[in-house]
Parts: sequence; structure tokens; C-alpha cells
Amino acid sequence: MSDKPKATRSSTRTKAQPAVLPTTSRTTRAKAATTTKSTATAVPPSLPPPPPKKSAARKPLVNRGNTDASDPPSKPPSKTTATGRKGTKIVNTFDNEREPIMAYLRIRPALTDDDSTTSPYLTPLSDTTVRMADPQDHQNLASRFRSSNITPSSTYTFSHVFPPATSQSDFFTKTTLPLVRDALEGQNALLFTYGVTNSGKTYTVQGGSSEGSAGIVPRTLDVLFNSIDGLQGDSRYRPVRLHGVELADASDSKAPPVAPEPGLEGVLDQMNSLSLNDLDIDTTAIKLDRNYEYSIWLSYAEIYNEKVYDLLDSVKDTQGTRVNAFPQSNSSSSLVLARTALAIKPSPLSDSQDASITGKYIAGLRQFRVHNASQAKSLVKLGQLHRRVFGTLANRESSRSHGMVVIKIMRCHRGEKNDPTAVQISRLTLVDLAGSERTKHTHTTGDRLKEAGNINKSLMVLGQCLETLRSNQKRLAVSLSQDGEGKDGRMDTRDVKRGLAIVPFRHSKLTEVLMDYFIGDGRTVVIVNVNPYDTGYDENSHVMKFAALAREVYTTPAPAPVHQAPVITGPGKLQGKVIKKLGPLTLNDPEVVPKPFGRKVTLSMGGGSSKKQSEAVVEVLEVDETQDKSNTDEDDDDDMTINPFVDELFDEIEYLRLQLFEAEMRCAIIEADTREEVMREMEERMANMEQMYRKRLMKEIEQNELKTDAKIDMLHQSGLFASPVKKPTRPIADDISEDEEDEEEIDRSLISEETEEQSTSGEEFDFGSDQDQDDDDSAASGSPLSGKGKASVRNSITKRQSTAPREIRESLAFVPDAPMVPSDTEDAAMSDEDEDEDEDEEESTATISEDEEDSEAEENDDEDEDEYVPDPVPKLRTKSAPRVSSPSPTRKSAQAKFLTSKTQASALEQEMDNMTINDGGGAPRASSTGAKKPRRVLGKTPIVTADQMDAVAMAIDKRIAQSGGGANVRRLRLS
Ligand SMILES: Nc1ncnc2c1ncn2[C@@H]1O[C@H](COP(=O)(O)OP(=O)(O)OP(=O)(O)O)[C@@H](O)[C@H]1O
Repeated sequence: MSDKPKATRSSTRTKAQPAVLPTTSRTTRAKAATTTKSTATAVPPSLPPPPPKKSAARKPLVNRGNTDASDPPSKPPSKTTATGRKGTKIVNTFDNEREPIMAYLRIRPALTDDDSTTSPYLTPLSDTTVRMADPQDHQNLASRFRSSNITPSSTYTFSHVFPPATSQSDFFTKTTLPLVRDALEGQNALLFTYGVTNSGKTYTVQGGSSEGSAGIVPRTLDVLFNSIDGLQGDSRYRPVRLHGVELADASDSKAPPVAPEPGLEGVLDQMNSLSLNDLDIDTTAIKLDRNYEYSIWLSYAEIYNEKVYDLLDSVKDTQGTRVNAFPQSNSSSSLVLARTALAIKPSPLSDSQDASITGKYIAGLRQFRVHNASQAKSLVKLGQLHRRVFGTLANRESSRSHGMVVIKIMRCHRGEKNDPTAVQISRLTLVDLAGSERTKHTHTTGDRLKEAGNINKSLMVLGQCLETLRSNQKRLAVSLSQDGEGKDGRMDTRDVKRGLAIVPFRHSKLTEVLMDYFIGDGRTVVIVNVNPYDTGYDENSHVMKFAALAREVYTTPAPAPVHQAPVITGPGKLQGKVIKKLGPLTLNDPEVVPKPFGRKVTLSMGGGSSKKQSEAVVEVLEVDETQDKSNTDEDDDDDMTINPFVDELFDEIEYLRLQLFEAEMRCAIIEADTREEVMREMEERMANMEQMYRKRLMKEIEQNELKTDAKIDMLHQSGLFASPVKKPTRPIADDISEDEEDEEEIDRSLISEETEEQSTSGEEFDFGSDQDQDDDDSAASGSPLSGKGKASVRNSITKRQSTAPREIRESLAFVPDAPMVPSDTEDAAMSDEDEDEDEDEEESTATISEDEEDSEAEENDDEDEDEYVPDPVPKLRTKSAPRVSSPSPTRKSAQAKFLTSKTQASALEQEMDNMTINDGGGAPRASSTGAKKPRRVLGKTPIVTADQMDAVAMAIDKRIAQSGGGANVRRLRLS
């Protein structure tokens, strides 16, 4: 009797939320990756864990080989202590049992040519870390403006990373074999795959069709039956509900319906090749205590559209008759298949010793005792077929249902075969989750976000549950460490637990069914499947985050419960209950069939090289679970424990949560739309700006052309082109610039014209005459420059404005206002003006600010531009044209400047009058550069040498400098 398995559930297992020390290493990102590297090498997580101690009352498993090295070091198996803030030792009775959820990453290999040419966005960095970088980050505009918080590159840490080349056998050995061992030794275990569509979840769980590709489920069955070979007993009991056992009846000894119904088999066999490879057998065997007898029970459920269905139930028509003949394509009527959803119920208190165990079971889920692996695999195969018919045909592209293979292992000591309290039942649940993607191959941000609304509710709630569990565990650990102070290490966790958040297991069928695993009824493993060639970078980022979250949740692996007092249910009662649930359906009975939901699916068959393809239409009726009135007393008791107010609150929370989710989705969609709109608008604006600048450029080019034309016209009008002068005939001084040449050309031509005019009028104009003559002329005309010759010079000077140095133009051509336009008389008068007034004017000129000068320069520039279109010559003479302008400070200073300029001009004229220009034979009167040869001789035109021109320029400069306007001129020159 010493080996008799006791009711081993320790009191600590009753804690709903296992405590956990605040973890210092968040395992998600690179930071964690770097901190965990050293420990990861110490305990390679890839190694299979060492076999646990064989014991009926199993010790909690800690420090297992597959424990993530990045997690805080596990406590010793004995009572552990935590140190409070002031060093008080706190007894933490949970620490020795807790264990993080294991998360393994499996990277799918490249399957198509497209895949192999694309570079994967997932790079394994080590055995435990991967780097994920968005391949389109630099090209994709949407990713640049991504509205979500998804980063373009991240490093994630897992319990172990399996590269694409990992074989199915290797993967099974490192991830699932430890769980199979646990289950055989009486411990519950859960494994589920998580990933987007096409990432390899089904391949991982069920396997492929090639040799060696058998997945986790068939290998698990192989290992189980290899291990219990010779240890199978003929127990009088069978498992019921979650933890309970009851007396078996005669039907249990019958072979399970391992083959699909005849009619369906014919169709389905041809639809697709089945994934389970019967020839692919795993030969691994686990050494077990041979004092025990074992029996294996199998059930297969599906959660589809938030309803739970039994995949091992016979396919029936609406009359409840088993389908034996499948309609062919030529059949006039389509077959209507019906199935009823099963209810999820709380596990009765009588099934377990501990009232706080709040697990739930699928009421009415059929389970079959299987005697060998082949039988078991056939059942799984049948379930797969039913899943295809009822589930995935609604969406051929992807599995949208969660497939759940539940294997129950019942063991009892050989010496206590008839003692129901000695029976121990453990569960191993293998789940192939539906694709977690929010969308499939949608390329635009808006569409992708819109499809995000279709996220599978079950998976979302699963994530929420893990999140809540994690935060609760952290809070609990912190509270425990604080409460322990000053209490001699004793603590009461009840108060602490009252403040914890409610884990929303009830919000989805998936989490309801699996909840007992998360609250400490077994070990949990998450397998994350990723297809690194898929375009769903964002979706895969969510998957990675889910895995990271899962790794921060601690579960409490513990021995499966032994029922306290077996409910010996008579076969009739049990059978009747099952028959009531699975029996014939009558559509007229509203109680039995509350809300039938129908959909049509078309099955194709044949179509091979030799066979003709045919189709059959099957109408599937899915019925909600019945409100079973025939609950046992235990069930009723359990239902009573559910507080309706809490139920209401849950509903309210669920409603609010959905609303929040919808609102967030709407926000995200609006944000994405707005971003797109703004982008479009920006692009439009940029295009418009480009067009506008192009137009402006063209306009400027046109204007420049016009200016050039105007210049040419000027030159024409000045007679330069009319009486072309051959350049080679005149000597050109090397240091004379092009502009100066032009000016001189104009001057000479004007002087020539003037001289001709003089000669024709008989009037001799002598540049070399004395000052008296000039004075006479001045007196005759009332102005020193009134003579024709002077006028000519003046014209010449005016002409020079267009090409002369800027300062000269400034000083000579500036015409601020019409009333101030100088006439020759005014010039003379101005020259006689009061000296004080002149000084004032000069002063005001000197105080012209830089800005004003600039603005004036701009004005002058504008005026210059104006002068070119379309008749330049009159424009040059617009000095006398009246201008209307309102006086302004700028204008005033401009006027002052004009007066200065005018003074300068008068002085210049005077200077020029005083100059004596020698004839061709004479030497220049003033020459700073020495004597130079006359440039040319034009008829009777007096010859002006270069030296004379230089002398004139120098004189102008000098004069301007003397008159005080030099500062402005110099500034202008500088500008
Ligand atoms: N490790 C692997 N080695 C070889 N082929 C693989 C591997 N993983 C997946 N595949 C192949 O990739 C394809 C998609 O895999 P699978 O159907 O398992 O994806 P899934 O995630 O289950 O998709 P869904 O969610 O739509 O059911 C299949 O053809 C499968 O054979």
C-alpha cells in the first residue's frame, strides 16, 4: 500500500493564481536577448529534459532542462523564500511549483520558387533569439507611415528557435516528448500552435504526407502506445468530465468507429490526400513504472464560430440517421447534414478534492478508449475529415477552426484496480489553432486594418487572458513580498487575491475549455509557427508578441487530480444522457434545436487523370447547444455557484470590450485613411508646385528673351547696327571690357551723329575750343549743357545707363518723382541752390539705410526691367515722364538721394564741359596712363582717345567722391 497514489493535490494547488516573483527580464526584445545570452548557454533549452522522478505523488517540476534559461532562476524544490524590502524572509509556497509557459518558434522553410528568391525577414541569431526586420521598410510607404506600434525591426527571445531545416522527429522530441512523459506520469499538459495562415501549424500538429513528416499527434500516439506496451489494463472505470471517473459500460469495450461513414468516406477520400501517414511511425518509448496499468482515451473537438462540436460524432442527416450514402452530382437533392454544438460546463465539485478548481469540460464530447496507435490515428483521421466537411469548407483557404485532440491517460496501481480513489487521470491536449492573421495578403494599409476587425475572437481573448494572468501574477508577487513584512513570514493571500483582475476565460469557448491549464492544472507549451516569406510582417509581429507574452505567464504544473469519490453512474443513465445529446434531431423541437444555422458546401470528388470529377452539395446545419435539463445534481450545484450578477458584469465587460475594440479599429482605419489622404494631397501639391515653378521658369526665360530683344532694339535704334562698324578696324585696348566697348561704341556713334548734324547745319562744334565759347553757348541756351554737342554727350551718358556701371546709372538715371524731374534749367538752378540745403540733402542721402538702398536697388532693377519692354529708347528718356507716387519715408529718402544724384550729375556735366578733348593730332589734356593712339577716325568726328575716356571716368569718380555721394556709389558697387 505504500505505493498507493494518494490524493496528491497539495493545498497549494488550490491557489487560483500562482505567485511569481517580479521578473526582471522581459523576454521580448533585444534587451532581454542580451541579458539572457550567458545563461542560455549554460542550460541549452533544446535538450530534452531529464526524466522526472518516478513517484505517485509527483513532485513539482522545476529546473527542467527545457526551462527557458532567460527566466529568473527557479527556486529549490523545497520551500522557497523571497526577501522583502527590509530583508524579511517571506515564505512563498508557490514558487516551487510555478513554471513559465514554454514558447518554441518554428520557422517554415521556403516551399516555392518565389519563396526561395525572396529573402526571409526572420533571421535566427542563436538557439533562442531571432531578429525580425521588415523587408519592405524602406520601400513601403505604408510601413513608413504605419499607424500601429509595430517596429520595423525587433529581436525576440524564445525557449528555443527551430530553423527551417528541423525535422518533424527532432521537433517532436524537443517540444512534445517531455509533455508525453508528464502525461504518462499523471500530469496534465497542453500544447497549442499559434501562427498566421500557411505558417505550418497543421503540418506541425498533424504532419505531411511524405515519409518522416508525421506530426505531433501521430507521434504522440506512437510514443504513448510504445510506452504502455504490455501495461494496458482492463480497468472497470472510465474518465468522465474533467477529472471524474465512472464505471465503464459495455459500450466501452466495443471498438470505436475508426472508419468514416461509408458514403462520406467515398467522397472525402478523393477530396484530398490525408495528412496522417500511417507508415510513418515513431519508435520512441518512455520507460514507465510497471506497477501501473494504463488505458488511453481519445476525443476530438472543434471550436468553430464560437461553438464547440464533436468531430468524432457520426455524421447524421436531419432525421438523425447516420449517413451511409453520399449524394452524387446527378442526385437531385442535396444532403443536409446536421450537427449540434456542445455546451461547456464547470467541472463538478465532486470530481475533485479541491473546491477552488474551476476547470470546465465539454459536456457530451464523445471519448473512445483506444487500444493501439493505429486505432487512435484512425480516429484522428476521422475527426480530420469531419473537420474538413463541417469546418474548413466554409473557407477553403484556411482553417478557421481550432482543432483539439484530447488524450486522457488513466492509470492505477495494479494492486488497487478496484479502488476508484486510486485511479489517476491525466490529460494531454494538443490544439491546432486557427490562423491568427488579421488579414491575408492585403497590401494596402486601409484594407489591412479593415480586415483586422475579423480577428478571431478566441485568439484575442486568449491573449487577454494571458495578459491578465501575467499582471495578476506580478501584482500578487509584489503584494506577497510587502505583506510578509513584519508577519514572521506568514501571509494570508486571500486579501491579495481579492484585488486581482478577473481573467476573462469566459469570453470565448477556447479559453473556457483550456482555462484549467492556465490556472495551474498542468504544463503549457506554445508553438509559434512563422512563415518568414509571407508578406504579413505585421501579423507575424503580433504572433511574436503573443509568444513573448506567453513566456511571461507562469503555470503550476502539478499532478493530475485523483477524484475523491467516484460517481458510479449506471450505464443506462449515462447512455441515456449521451443519446439525448447525440440522438436524432427533430427540427420541429425548438428545445432541442434552438437556432439552426445552415450553410451550403460543395464537395468535389474525382477529377484525376482517370476519374471524372463530380460534385455534391451538402447543406450543413449547425445547431446551438441545447439547454440540457437533465444535468446531474452535481452540475446543478456548480451552476448555482455562478453568481448571476457576476455574469451580468462579464456580459457588460464583454460588450464594452467589443465596443472599445470596434472604436479602436475605427480610429485605426480613420488614421490610416487620413494618412493616405494627406499623402495624396501632399503629392498633388508637390506636383502643382513643380508645375508652377516650371511655368515661372518659362516666363523668366521669355522675359529674358524680351530683354535681350529690347537691348538689340536699343542698339538698332542707336544706329550701331544701322551703320555697322567693323571691329577689326579699331584698336581695342586689352583692358577694356566688353561693356565698355559697347558704351564707347554708342558714344562714338552718337558723337558721330552729332557731328554730322553740326556739319550739315554749318555749325562748327569744337571740342577743343576754350571755356569762353562753352560759357557763351551755355548762356545762349540758359544751361551749361544746352548745346547740341552737350546734349549729345548727355545723351551718350544717358545711353550709358543701360550698360554703365551701376553707380553711374544710379547717379544719373534715377527719377524719383515727376515734379522733381530735372530739366536743364532746373539743373542750373539746382547748382545755385543754397549750400546748406545741399548739405542737408547729402546728409539725408548718407543716412539712407541699407534696407532702403536694397529696396531702391530692387526698384531700380524693376525699373530697368520695365525699361526693356517693349520700346526701350523712350523708356530711357522717361526721366521727364511724369510719375505719380505718394510720398513715403522711402520715397523721401529716394528724393534726397535724387537731389544728391542730380548735384553729382550737374557737377559731372560741369566737369565734362570743362574738359578739353583734343583733336586727332593733339595730345590728350589729361592722361594718367600716358599717351595712347586715337582709336579711330569717323569722318570729321573729333577723336576721343581711351585715355580721354579713362580721364572722364576718373573725373566722374572723383567728382562723385567729392560730392559725398561716393559712399552710396561704393556701396552699390560692392552690392
Ligand atoms: N516545416 C515544414 N516543412 C515542409 N513543409 C511545410 C512545413 N511547414 C509547413 N509546410 C507546408 O506549408 C503549407 C502550409 O502549412 P499548413 O497547412 O500546416 O499551414 P497552417 O498554418 O496550418 O495554415 P492554416 O492556418 O491555413 O491551416 C503546407 O503545404 C505544408 O505542407
